[in-house]
Amino acid sequence: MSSRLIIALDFPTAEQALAFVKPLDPQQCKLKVGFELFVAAGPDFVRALVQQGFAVFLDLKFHDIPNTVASACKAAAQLGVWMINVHASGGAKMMQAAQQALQGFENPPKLIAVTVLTSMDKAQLSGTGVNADPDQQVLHLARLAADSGLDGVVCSAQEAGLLRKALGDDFLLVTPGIRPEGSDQGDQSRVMTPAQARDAGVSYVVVGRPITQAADPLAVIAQINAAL
Ligand SMILES: O=c1ccn([C@@H]2O[C@H](COP(=O)(O)O)[C@@H](O)[C@H]2O)c(=O)[nH]1
Repeated sequence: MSSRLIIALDFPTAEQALAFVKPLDPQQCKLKVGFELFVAAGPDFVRALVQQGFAVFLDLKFHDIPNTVASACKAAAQLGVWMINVHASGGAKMMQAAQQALQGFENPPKLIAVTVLTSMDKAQLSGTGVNADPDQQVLHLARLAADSGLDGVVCSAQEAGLLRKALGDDFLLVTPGIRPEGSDQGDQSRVMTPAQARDAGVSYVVVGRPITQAADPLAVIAQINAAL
């Protein structure tokens, strides 16, 4: 069975990212390319990872008017990536346009929506003018994403149980904010360990710094895979 671990390749250069990826096996993990690396290394770097056999989550979190997001999703899909995402707070019309833009592809990427960033707690969410508890806002946005035809959402593992009950077993729950026991929480607020995330019913965990900044990344990858 392929791994449920997605490693966030948050590196400043293609060289550093490639050196990190070199000892990895596509059966061990999927890879996530976000803003930092995409801006530095570009689409050719993403194509190279795909050619090496990695399932790539292109985490560019599109958030714009429907026409612009739809066009961006098409361009992303042309890279042959496994998964792409948009912000659910862009609204139903934007998500529907994104979903429709992928319909012509033989093997379209999974399309998921970011709900409430895992770095945000109730106070930060309230600072944006949303006075709901994070889990209720995540549920609201996840329902909107499901009704718009998306494959799943980005949420924290803390909301996974609630979303599984509400949206069923097939809806993808992709969860950053994963911290193995004893690792630094950093800027993440809504966190869980890999084992807690598994028990909560997540589909995939996203892990960056606890792996990329570890003295022995391969050992941490093996521990997380064993916990999943
Ligand atoms: O709500 C979100 C959405 C995306 N992310 C991304 O996941 C990784 C997490 O990295 P860590 O180093 O394990 O904190 C990072 O690329 C974020 O951009 C997220 O954390 N939360």
